[in-house]
Amino acid sequence: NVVNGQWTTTHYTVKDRSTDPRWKDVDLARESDVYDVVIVGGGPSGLSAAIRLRQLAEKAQKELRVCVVEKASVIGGHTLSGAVIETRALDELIPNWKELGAPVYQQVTSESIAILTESGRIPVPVLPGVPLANHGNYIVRLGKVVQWLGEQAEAAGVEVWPEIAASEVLYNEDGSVKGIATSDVGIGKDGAPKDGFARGMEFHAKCTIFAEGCRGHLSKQVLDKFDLRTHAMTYGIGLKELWEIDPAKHRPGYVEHTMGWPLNVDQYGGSFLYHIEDQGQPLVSVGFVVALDYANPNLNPYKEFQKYKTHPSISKQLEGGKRIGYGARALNEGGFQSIPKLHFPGGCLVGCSAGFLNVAKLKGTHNAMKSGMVAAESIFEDIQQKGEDVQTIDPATYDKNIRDTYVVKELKATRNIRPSFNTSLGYIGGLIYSGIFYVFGRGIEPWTLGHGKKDNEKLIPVKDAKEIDYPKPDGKLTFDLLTSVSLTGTNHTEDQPAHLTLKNDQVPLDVNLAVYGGPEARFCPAGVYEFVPSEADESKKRLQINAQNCIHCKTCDIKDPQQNINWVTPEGGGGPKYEGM
Ligand SMILES: Cc1cc2nc3c(=O)[nH]c(=O)nc-3n(C[C@H](O)[C@H](O)[C@H](O)COP(=O)(O)OP(=O)(O)OC[C@H]3O[C@@H](n4cnc5c(N)ncnc54)[C@H](O)[C@@H]3O)c2cc1C
Ligand code: SF4
Repeated sequence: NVVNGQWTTTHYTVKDRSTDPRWKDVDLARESDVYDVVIVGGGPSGLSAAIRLRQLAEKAQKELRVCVVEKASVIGGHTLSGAVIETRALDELIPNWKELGAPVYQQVTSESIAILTESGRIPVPVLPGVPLANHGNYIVRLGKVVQWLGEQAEAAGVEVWPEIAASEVLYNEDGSVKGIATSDVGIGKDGAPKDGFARGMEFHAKCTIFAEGCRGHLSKQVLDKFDLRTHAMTYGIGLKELWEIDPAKHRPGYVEHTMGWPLNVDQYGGSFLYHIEDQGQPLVSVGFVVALDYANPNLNPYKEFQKYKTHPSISKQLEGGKRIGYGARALNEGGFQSIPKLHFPGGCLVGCSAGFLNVAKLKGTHNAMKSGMVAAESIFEDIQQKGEDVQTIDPATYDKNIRDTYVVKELKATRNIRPSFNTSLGYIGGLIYSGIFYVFGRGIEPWTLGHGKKDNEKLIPVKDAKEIDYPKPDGKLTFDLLTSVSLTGTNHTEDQPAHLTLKNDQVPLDVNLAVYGGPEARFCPAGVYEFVPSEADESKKRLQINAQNCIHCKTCDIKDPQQNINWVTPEGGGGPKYEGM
């Protein structure tokens, strides 16, 4: 694992420690605790599942031990979203959310959709019923809503554990999921145990709910283990900034979405811009989504976002303001055709771990919450039917029941919108298709379009790709990457093995750099991957992985051409410290 004199991958998931002499006398026994239900991930889906389980137990006057483990240092600290939300799932879960002080108060008051050209703007009518119509919805800071949901979960009797990363799936002898183990702490960068080494803990359960959000690390493993995938999932990367703008320009409740410039006609993506007043602060959430099925390895999603802000119709809203937040996160774009089988012996997938985001609406929160609730109802019913001593629940009714709810129905209706953008007509073809088949037919056409190859298989060699020109940041409206990353509050204990693991340490040089020009140095929104001159031979390069900067967006795990990068959980508490993103 030494490439040009440098250690790259030292993580024990790649370098087996059972044969490593440095680990010879280290006690790897783990303490364990037993729950009825363990939930991995304290986002909207996981917390909704937890709250619903405790509500049902309370109503039936039954004991039910439920815990949520969350890798962020505080609940909501890793949440990054738009967000305009539909409150339908929240209304069902906590009908008196207004009285309980949910941070959901900015109703949408006006909206626009437009196609951007380099200096112009072509309005698209916001007809009632089009997926991006937002009348009746709320603009929120989702991190704050998640924090509030965490408080509601605790009040309902859920054991909520932030700063705990679930790093391993545990299996029973019969192959069913037994629970999870949390990450070890006190391992050095070279992969050896340090003085303060402490083994993780095991959490056993009748049922483990995987609610890790898009491209969950453990969810990925159970999808493979139980062969749950259907059609390949396709993804996007969403980058976002939070601005405090000039009060004179602020239009609380205004929502806008754009397509087109600066992206090419054949590149799916677009922007969102939401004006929200939060405790008197005139805020704007502005963000840009780039589909990860792009072909040109020179494309840089971060720089596309910065360029977008220079459009006259966008810059005029932000100029004179101050940027106060930055972050990025992958999102699911696969929709209906990519929904996997959702249950297996000992567990299930909910929320964006299952791919329930509706990309045509750019909304996943209501579906994430609802899927968590439906899973909870199925699990509780199973425990009641099989008796409290049951060892393992396989919540098959969840899979069946969710398909009768609005979650799957709305994904089905919009299923062809995203793939209709994949023809050579790009977004023009997509808009025509959506106009004919969605606006007038609501997806009743009998066919279902596919997404084609996986996102990582779509890059073309850099020698065949066009260069893309990006403007230099001005430090006022557009910023360099490291200044942006400094706003995320990201930190990881530096002396730990990189959690961006490489299956083969040579692939970044031999394939990624040689064939694709090193796309990871462009698609990572946090500057984690850098090709730097090798100390051993300055005429050569080596890959430097600045793992401490990672903001857990998961893009590298998705887009790396040979799937050589495997994102694994770092020590709990590491990663961004988003405030209300
Ligand atoms: C840029 C962007 C804009 C969006 N805009 C909107 C919008 O306007 N409206 C809308 O409704 N939706 C929007 N979404 C989608 C919405 O944010 C998601 O659908 C929603 O957050 C999904 O909830 P979830 O609970 O499934 O996953 P997440 O919100 O991703 O939560 C998962 C949680 O699990 C934790 N976790 C993951 N793995 C582990 C582990 N192994 N151990 C411990 N903890 C773990 C994570 O830290 C995280 O807190 C947007 C998404 C993005 C990226
Ligand atoms: S290293 Fe990967 S997961 Fe981390 S910020 Fe970069 S692309 Fe995202």
